[in-house]
Amino acid sequence: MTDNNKLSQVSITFFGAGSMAEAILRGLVEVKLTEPSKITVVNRQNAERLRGLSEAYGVVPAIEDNQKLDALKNADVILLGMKPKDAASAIASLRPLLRPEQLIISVIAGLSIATMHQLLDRPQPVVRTMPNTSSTIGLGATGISFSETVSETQRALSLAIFDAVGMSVVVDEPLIEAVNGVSGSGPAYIYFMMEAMIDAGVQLGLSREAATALTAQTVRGAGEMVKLTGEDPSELRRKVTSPNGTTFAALELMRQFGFQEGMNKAILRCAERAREMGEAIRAEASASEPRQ
Ligand SMILES: NC(=O)C1=CN([C@@H]2O[C@H](COP(=O)(O)OP(=O)(O)OC[C@H]3O[C@@H](n4cnc5c(N)ncnc54)[C@H](O)[C@@H]3O)[C@@H](O)[C@H]2O)C=CC1
Ligand SMILES: O=C(O)[C@@H]1CCC=N1
Repeated sequence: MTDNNKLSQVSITFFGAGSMAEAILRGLVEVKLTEPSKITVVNRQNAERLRGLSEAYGVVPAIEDNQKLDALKNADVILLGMKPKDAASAIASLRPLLRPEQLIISVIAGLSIATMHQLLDRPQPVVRTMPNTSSTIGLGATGISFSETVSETQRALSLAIFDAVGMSVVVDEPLIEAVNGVSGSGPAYIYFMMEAMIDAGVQLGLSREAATALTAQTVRGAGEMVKLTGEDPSELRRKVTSPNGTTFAALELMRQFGFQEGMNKAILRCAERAREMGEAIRAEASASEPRQ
């Protein structure tokens, strides 16, 4: 990697160019911290997808096999963006290509640093992250942890990438599953709640358009209230809830239907599922190791 590690000068290859990769690269391009010509996208097969990303954001598609190899060999940073089930074979395929100083950033749920090192057969600098799709609009929330081999410069670079598309929190690696439970999968919980709010609004007679606009602004406003006032959400909730009023009546029903317990169990299960998926990749890595 170059000495002068400004994000704009760093070449990044997205190895696996699906939804999460698009969220990050779109964010990076739109905040203008990275030249699109410094970003290359690689997929296993889907060339049409790569051409689409190139047309939309100006990034470079690597379609032929030699273009893919060059993109992976020459990048300062390789961002692993494939599904967990495809990770073991994809990472093992990097083994003969990598230079020791190339930085690997993974967004793959459950995949541990130790398994990445096992698959690469060397202690490559590896950053394990858990971002979310709100990176698309610069409002992502990402948990980040580093292997011991990541240099100070590479740490700063990784933080710059994720801070460019939102905010990031550095955590010890075992806590990445907790980040997965809270914010990695979190947008889906909020969308699920919003779907229910919109449907109820429509049931009560609002147009779907009005119900959607009111719901989106309510979620946005509530999030900003927590961030900008610094008040605890429970305190902010109390301020909405007049004694024996309308909110009180609604929250009573939510309690009866086990809302808090349901959310709690769901988030714990999400983190547990990440660990299960990570264990499946580790087992695949061990099974495919050459016998001594
Ligand atoms: N979607 C989300 O909200 C989040 C996803 N993640 C993680 O991001 C990763 C990707 O998820 P999505 O973007 O949703 O999946 P996706 O299915 O949209 O994208 C995966 C991409 O990887 C490509 N791919 C598969 N095998 C490959 C290989 N051997 N070489 C090169 N490319 C290959 C596929 O063609 C596809 O374009 C997953 O591991 C997931 O755990 C992490 C945080 C949030
Ligand atoms: O559902 C998943 O497995 C991925 C990881 C976090 C969000 N989506």
